[in-house]
Amino acid sequence: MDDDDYGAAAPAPHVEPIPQSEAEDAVRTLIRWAGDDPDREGLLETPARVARAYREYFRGYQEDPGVHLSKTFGEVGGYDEIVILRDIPFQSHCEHHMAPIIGKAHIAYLPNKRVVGISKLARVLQGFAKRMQVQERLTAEVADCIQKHLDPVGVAVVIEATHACMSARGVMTAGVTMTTSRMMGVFREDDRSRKEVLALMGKG
Ligand SMILES: Nc1nc2c(ncn2[C@@H]2O[C@H](COP(=O)(O)OP(=O)(O)OP(=O)(O)O)[C@@H](O)[C@H]2O)c(=O)[nH]1
Ligand SMILES: [Zn+2]
Repeated sequence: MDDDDYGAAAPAPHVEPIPQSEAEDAVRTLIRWAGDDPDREGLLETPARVARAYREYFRGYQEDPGVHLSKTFGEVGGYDEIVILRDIPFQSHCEHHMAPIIGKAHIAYLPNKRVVGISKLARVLQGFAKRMQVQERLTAEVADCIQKHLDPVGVAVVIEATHACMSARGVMTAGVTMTTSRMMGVFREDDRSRKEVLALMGKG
């Protein structure tokens, strides 16, 4: 895998109209494969529950996160400093093991005359998080989406997360935090602006 694979945009969401019964059959197969009996009482409803849970985990495929940034506000009294949301919690799933990625994101931008409702930044994050991800691409997608829709002077996204595929399986190493960042515009080009935004994020 070369470096670009992590930074590249994910393919356009493509939700195939697969009936839930097919997903439930797949879960039944997994249960049998794991060594248990999907027909025993305690597991009877499990395939339907798992299918519903997957719909939740991956609901980001059903939306275009950019739509949340279509409404902006211009009457902000000439405000021209950094806007930052710190410690936004999120849950995602790694695309390698479909194991949970649990973390928090810090999202900042320097507005270009117009601002967006702050909840919308969290909605953009959730829209991309509720897909199969690698943390690098999640970080890049959130930043790119804000850049594309708001055309701000700068965007900075920092994500800190733990990966259950490292803690609950495989290398079995708990307590590790992965940090990724994407700086665009003035935060990429100007050292002082970059330092300022990182300080505001508590990372300076
Ligand atoms: N860079 C990056 N790696 C990730 C992320 N999520 C999971 N991984 C890693 O993806 C890698 C997949 O490696 P593979 O060797 O193909 O899979 P594996 O045999 O299950 O690897 P192990 O986890 O080492 O057992 C592992 O090293 C994971 O830790 C992520 O968001 N970013
Ligand atoms: Zn993984």
